[in-house]
Amino acid sequence: MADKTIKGLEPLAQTFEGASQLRIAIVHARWNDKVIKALVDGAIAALLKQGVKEENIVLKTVPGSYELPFACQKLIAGGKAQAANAAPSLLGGATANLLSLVDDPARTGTPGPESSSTAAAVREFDAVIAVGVLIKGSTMHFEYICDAVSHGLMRVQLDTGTPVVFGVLTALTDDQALERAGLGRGENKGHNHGEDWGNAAVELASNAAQWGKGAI
Ligand SMILES: Nc1c(NC[C@H](O)[C@H](O)[C@H](O)CO)[nH]c(=O)[nH]c1=O
Ligand SMILES: CC(=O)[C@@H](O)COP(=O)(O)O
Repeated sequence: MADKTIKGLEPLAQTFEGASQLRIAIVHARWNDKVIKALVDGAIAALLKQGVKEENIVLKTVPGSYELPFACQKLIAGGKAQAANAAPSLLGGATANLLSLVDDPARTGTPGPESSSTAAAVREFDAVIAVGVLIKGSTMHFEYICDAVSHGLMRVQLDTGTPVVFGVLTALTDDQALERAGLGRGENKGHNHGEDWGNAAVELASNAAQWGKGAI
């Protein structure tokens, strides 16, 4: 029988050797929080599975998706500033271990990424995952935010040279959103796209580091 669909992402067989050195930020909106939480947990699980260290995952929140591009831009700039301030000669370079300077007190229940008491790598972010859940309402608000956020996040990654993963669901119904977080209410729970975003962050961060220095 023919496959029901040809859609889907072909997973890479390869693992990324340098994953344990990567520093990844996840910035998530708090609108539609049930779905957000599942997506963020999925992204974190994938990062850990790829070998990213818990203490090198930074979690931040913003109110809504509209705030994501601005927050990503500021975090990327802040990460570069932290790395530059980490006095390379005394502390062993931009990957020196120092007490982490950032944390996310708003979030609980996720397996311990970066608290202020763990030693985390102070280096610029290798990738940022922007997570939001937009669900169509009755006005044009949805269309404006979807358009602004998608273009904004693309601009941030091209302007900064740091990969920004588009972890934003643009759903027409609650069920569409739930199914894309593995929380479907029907027989099919759906697939948690957060996992794909974690994997995309590691792939992009690893390849960008290599390609950027001419190792192609
Ligand atoms: N309706 C949704 C929003 N709306 C809020 C905006 O993103 C923004 O925070 C506000 O306009 C202030 O600038 N955000 C979502 O992430 N998801 C929604 O469904
Ligand atoms: C995504 C939105 O902007 C949204 O859910 C707003 O709903 P409404 O258009 O009914 O105000």
